[in-house]
Amino acid sequence: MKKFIEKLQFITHDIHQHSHIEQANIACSAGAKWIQYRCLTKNDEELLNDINAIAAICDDWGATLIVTDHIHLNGKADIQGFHIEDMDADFVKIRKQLGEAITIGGSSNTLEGLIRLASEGVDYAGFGPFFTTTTKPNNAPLLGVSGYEKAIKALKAKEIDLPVLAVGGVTLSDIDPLMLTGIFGIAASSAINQAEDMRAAYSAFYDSIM
Ligand SMILES: Cc1ncc(COP(=O)(O)OP(=O)(O)O)c(N)n1
Ligand SMILES: Cc1ncsc1CCOP(=O)(O)O
Ligand SMILES: [Mg+2]
Repeated sequence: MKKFIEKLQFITHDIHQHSHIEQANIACSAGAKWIQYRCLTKNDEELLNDINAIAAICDDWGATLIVTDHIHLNGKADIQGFHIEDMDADFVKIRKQLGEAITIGGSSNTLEGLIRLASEGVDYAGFGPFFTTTTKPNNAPLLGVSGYEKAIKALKAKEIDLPVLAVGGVTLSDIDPLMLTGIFGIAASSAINQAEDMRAAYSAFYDSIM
């Protein structure tokens, strides 16, 4: 089942400036249509409190809510999909568990990983890191613009149709060169939620990508 995937995906994060709920609220009020709730520090009750509040915000604004990992919460709140960060996860098994209607995203640091994700039926892939990021320090080599060019060319040559989003350290000025590589879109967290004016930062990202 082909899913609607948004070109600009906002990822919430544990930061001191704004709670996850505030981040979702500000992003949605600035036009965000895709919120990935990424919280790896709370228990299930706390997660569901956040998720229910964010689901209501997403519902008001017509945004898709994706939760990072925590697939055991499927069915416990109005969640449209899950982004699985475990690159070795068995996505065939996860698809069987979650069903066709749930959007499933995966992450990869390599072209080979993207090919595997596509073969296991994920709906989109975050491919990174583009550049350094403090959101989740990563030892994988930085892809830079050329890393996306090479990967997209290789996927096209193999006729693999997978929405690939650049992720990790993407800032506003990176959007044009990244989109020119043929990627589907951008997933971003810190450049938006750590900006002095989050709403303006989200709008600038949106204007640049569309
Ligand atoms: C859309 C999207 N892409 C990537 C991630 C993070 O995935 P992760 O596996 O943590 O990436 P690495 O830092 O390990 O490269 C995400 N949450 N959402
Ligand atoms: C690469 C990555 N790893 C976990 S979330 C994420 C994306 C957010 O990165 P950034 O905050 O640099 O946009
Ligand atoms: Mg990972």
